[in-house]
Amino acid sequence: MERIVDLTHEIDASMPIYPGDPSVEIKSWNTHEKNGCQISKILMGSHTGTHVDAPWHFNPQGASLDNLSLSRFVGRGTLIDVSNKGVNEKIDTKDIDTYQTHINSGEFVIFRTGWDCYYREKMYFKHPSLTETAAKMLVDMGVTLIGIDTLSVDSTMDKTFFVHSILMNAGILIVENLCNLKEIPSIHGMYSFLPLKIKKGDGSPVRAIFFESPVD
Ligand SMILES: Nc1ccccc1C(=O)C[C@H](N)C(=O)O
Repeated sequence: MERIVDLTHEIDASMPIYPGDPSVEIKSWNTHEKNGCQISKILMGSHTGTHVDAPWHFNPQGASLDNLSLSRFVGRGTLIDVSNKGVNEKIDTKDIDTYQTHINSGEFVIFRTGWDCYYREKMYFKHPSLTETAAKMLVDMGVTLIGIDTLSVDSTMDKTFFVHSILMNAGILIVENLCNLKEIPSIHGMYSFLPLKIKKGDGSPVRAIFFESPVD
């Protein structure tokens, strides 16, 4: 049996919100007492919590979620440990260099900063982020999805979106607000980030998971 590692933050009303996005509201619509069954009304932005960005998020010509094959969200990836990075620090090409032999064209790259430990603190917004040259390097390597355990691949302090644009112009998917990456036992392995099938979707919450293969 394969063990599944859950890389997803819980969805609730107190989760961190990207500046300017709607806050999360979860209300009972029907209740057991009044209606004989429980139904909730959920209001949240499409880029809140553990979620995937479709290229259409920043690229007007980019694909929306309903136009992407499911095979784009499930696949093998390389986990890059950048947990040495501090406040607002940059993840650059030299951080990727040492993993070159593991990274294959057509696969995913996942960055572990360890910033998920600040999820409910102000510090969460001062996260490490990629440089434009690192983003271009990943494009050149033929990577198809970038994951990270921070609020964004770009700096949230700078309010620029160069990394988003570089990746999305190359059709690369982005998964943000991952967690628990320290539980992943191998540099290379199988991930799944399936989104909801939202018509013209620019992004969607995902249940992010890693499949741990048995040793024997
Ligand atoms: N909500 C936004 C509003 C304006 C500009 C960017 C965002 C983002 O969501 C960026 C985020 N890091 C993302 O790609 O999902």
